[in-house]
Amino acid sequence: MTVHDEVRWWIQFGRAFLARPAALCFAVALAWWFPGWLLTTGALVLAGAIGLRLWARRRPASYARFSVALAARRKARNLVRAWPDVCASCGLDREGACPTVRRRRVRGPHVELLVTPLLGQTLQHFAAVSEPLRSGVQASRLRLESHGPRDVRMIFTVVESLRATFPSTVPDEVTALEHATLGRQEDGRPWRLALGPHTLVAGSSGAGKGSVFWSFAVALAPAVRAGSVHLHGIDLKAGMEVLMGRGLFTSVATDAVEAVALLEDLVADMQERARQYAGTQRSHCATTENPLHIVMIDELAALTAYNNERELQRRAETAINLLCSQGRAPGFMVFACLQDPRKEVIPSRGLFTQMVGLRLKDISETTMVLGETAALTGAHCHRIRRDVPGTGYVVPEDGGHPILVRAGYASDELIREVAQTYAAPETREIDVAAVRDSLGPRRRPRSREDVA
Ligand SMILES: Nc1ncnc2c1ncn2[C@@H]1O[C@H](COP(=O)(O)OP(=O)(O)OP(=O)(O)O)[C@@H](O)[C@H]1O
Repeated sequence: MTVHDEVRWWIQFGRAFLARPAALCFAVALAWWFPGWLLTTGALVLAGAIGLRLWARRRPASYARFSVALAARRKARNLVRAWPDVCASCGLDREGACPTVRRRRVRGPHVELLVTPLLGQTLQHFAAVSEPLRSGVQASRLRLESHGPRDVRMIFTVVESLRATFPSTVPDEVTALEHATLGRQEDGRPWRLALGPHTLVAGSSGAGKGSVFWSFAVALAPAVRAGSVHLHGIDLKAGMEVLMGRGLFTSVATDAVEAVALLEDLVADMQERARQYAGTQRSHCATTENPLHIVMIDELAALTAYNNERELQRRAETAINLLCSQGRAPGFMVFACLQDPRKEVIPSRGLFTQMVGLRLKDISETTMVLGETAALTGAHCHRIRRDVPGTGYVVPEDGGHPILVRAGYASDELIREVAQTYAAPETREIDVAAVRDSLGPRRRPRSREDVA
């Protein structure tokens, strides 16, 4: 945390304290009753502030949950107070009566109102004025659902809980390889990405794909060092991104020939393992003898669409399709980042079963990545602001409503340090000879040795 962040935190804390009448009354009461009031009050305020600060530093996730819940409760009270005026300004009132708030519930950064509409009003009446309703109560998002035959449930997001940057973290030990913790959800809980499903991270330039990529690698660092996870990096920008944390990767491909050789090698390994498992085992459990192989691709389109050597493009695509369609059971996973999610750029988009939608250009891109239902039920990737990179939407595994998440920030220093401390125990050379020979001399791209 920089000095600037620190000062800003104390200013915010001071403002929050002064804005709470209960806290002020408490301080005044103490000052009134206790002898030596100045000292006592000062000491208590200081102790409280230090306690909060320590809590925020030591347990940032639980502190974030607490402060979000506190802010949401305050906003919920204001929201209910302002409800009749908001209804009137949105045309939802009639003869002085407005839809009745039957229940108010605060859940993380959301305030949920269960409302009984006036006779003749339906969910559509509320949907038609959802934007004025949202801005009227100063919420950043509003989701509407019908509840029973008549009532409407309104879920307002009243606190922007993911604005502050936080670092990516390495888990203390090798955990069960079911999830990787990449950052936080907007309710303050950890954002866990399932291991197994093939993952596609889509986001415009500067959306923060790098932080999702590295938070994922960093979250697996202890398993990499233990040898139960092998990461294979593909970065056709000459390795600019992946080579920063070279130590974490068992193999790294930085040009198209290497990428195809690596992918085809992994397909062969996958098929060999599937043959071994045939008739005896239907799912994979990662061990050092049989590690989970994860192919991490920095920009998928560079491999499948922007390559001017068609044969390499076709072979890369075939290998990725094979890994995505058959890899899960024998323990092979693809984790790819992508700027442009159109079908002509990534024809096999449907084979990726876990999507992360960061900031995207428009609603059509959001629909391409997360699906129409998610776009209609609150995944607004196209509305994510530029100043919160690493923020995006995911659809939970159980298929519930989309959740806003933010990845931790992995600085260059952190990546280098983690790559050094948790280096993979073995590396694998990529044998490009077969791929180069199969291309023939005319179509063979120049290798680095040729260039030299
Ligand atoms: N989670 C994060 N928290 C804070 N800052 C972040 C986070 N993720 C990324 N950034 C910052 O945002 C900027 C853009 O991030 P990044 O390079 O990862 O985007 P990108 O989607 O990979 O862009 P491109 O596709 O152009 O490479 C960088 O300056 C980075 O430091």
